Amino acid sequence: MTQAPLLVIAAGGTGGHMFPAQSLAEVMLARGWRVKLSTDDRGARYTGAFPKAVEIDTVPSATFARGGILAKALVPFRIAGGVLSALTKFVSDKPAVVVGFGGYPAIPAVAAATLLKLPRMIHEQNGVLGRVNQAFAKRVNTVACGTWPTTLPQGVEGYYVGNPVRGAVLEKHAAPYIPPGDYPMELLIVGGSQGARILSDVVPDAISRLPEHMLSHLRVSQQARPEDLDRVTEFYHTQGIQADVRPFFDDIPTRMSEAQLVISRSGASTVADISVIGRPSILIPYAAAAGDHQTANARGLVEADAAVMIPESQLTPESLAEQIYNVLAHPQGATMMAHAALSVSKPMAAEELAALVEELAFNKQ
Ligand SMILES: CC(=O)N[C@H]1[C@@H](OP(=O)(O)OP(=O)(O)OC[C@H]2O[C@@H](n3ccc(=O)[nH]c3=O)[C@H](O)[C@@H]2O)O[C@H](CO)[C@@H](O)[C@@H]1O
Repeated sequence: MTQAPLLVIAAGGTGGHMFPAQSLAEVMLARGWRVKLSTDDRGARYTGAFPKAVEIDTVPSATFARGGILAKALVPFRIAGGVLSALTKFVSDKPAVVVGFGGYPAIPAVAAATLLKLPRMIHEQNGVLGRVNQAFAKRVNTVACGTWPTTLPQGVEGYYVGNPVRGAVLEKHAAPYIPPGDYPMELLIVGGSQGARILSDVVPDAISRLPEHMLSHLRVSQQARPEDLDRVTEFYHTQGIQADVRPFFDDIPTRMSEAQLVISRSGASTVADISVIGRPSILIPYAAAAGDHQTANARGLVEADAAVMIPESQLTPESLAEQIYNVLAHPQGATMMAHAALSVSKPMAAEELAALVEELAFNKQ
């Protein structure tokens, strides 16, 4: 009996990097493939939600972005060790395709696939290539993009597949939108997988400036970093605003589908979730993101008139209150924003990515 082909997914890091990798793993298993995840020690801690059928290969990797002088001096040796370890594994495993999702934990597997000339591709979630994907873009067979347009090196052609979202998000694809009105309204505030302090600083104050008739109908779900939890909860309480404040919501797809408006960072997965579910949003890109990629991520929704973008430099309680009011006071406009978000969504991203993987495995070898 011939064995099912093996896909090696090289990824690491937190939610934004791991969710798309996880979606691809789920789809490839459903298509009868075997799947291994190649990551480093740190990445291995975030693999809890991966299907149990995915074997985890831990290989050493390292980054120059963290650690002291000694740790930095050891980076090339750790990476070389990781590449050697991935090479050894690949010689016996013979993967049909290797897909890198960016980030330094992806380096050993993608480098080993390059050295062995295995069919290989990268998927970039953001509108600007990350450093690791930048280094490999010209050395892989295919560059798949989660955001469009994505700035690519000269001569490199990208395939726009979108960012795969979790199954729970897909279940809420195009969930009917109830426009804002004189009944309970939900406001969802998310700051990416780690939360964002600036949203705790500005959003509660902005909401408290809305007119009383609007406030009395509002229910807020706000993600706040653990250290901000008490002050945000306390603020809403003293203002008499109904609010559920937590460091992480496990039921974002449900909350987002019930929201009249989402206020958020523009991390790649959050933007994909908002588009696939189809909700109006106010996006505040993380200004310090590498290459300003969160501004690039927000562009698709903003240009489709599905979202309003407020740069951090212009974010004040007053400017935000005005934008929140504009959406909640105009049900028709809000509904158009929700539809516009859907119009730029890529609900089949994982399937499109899977199709590229199979094309590489079966047509180009
Ligand atoms: C601060 C930072 O550098 N963030 C980067 C990180 O994203 P980061 O992981 O911060 O954020 P993303 O928006 O990409 O993903 C967050 C995911 O977590 C979910 N969620 C969030 C909050 C919550 O309470 N519950 C929950 O389930 C969101 O719905 C989303 O699906 O990697 C992304 C992909 O390279 C980049 O685009 C981001 O710029």
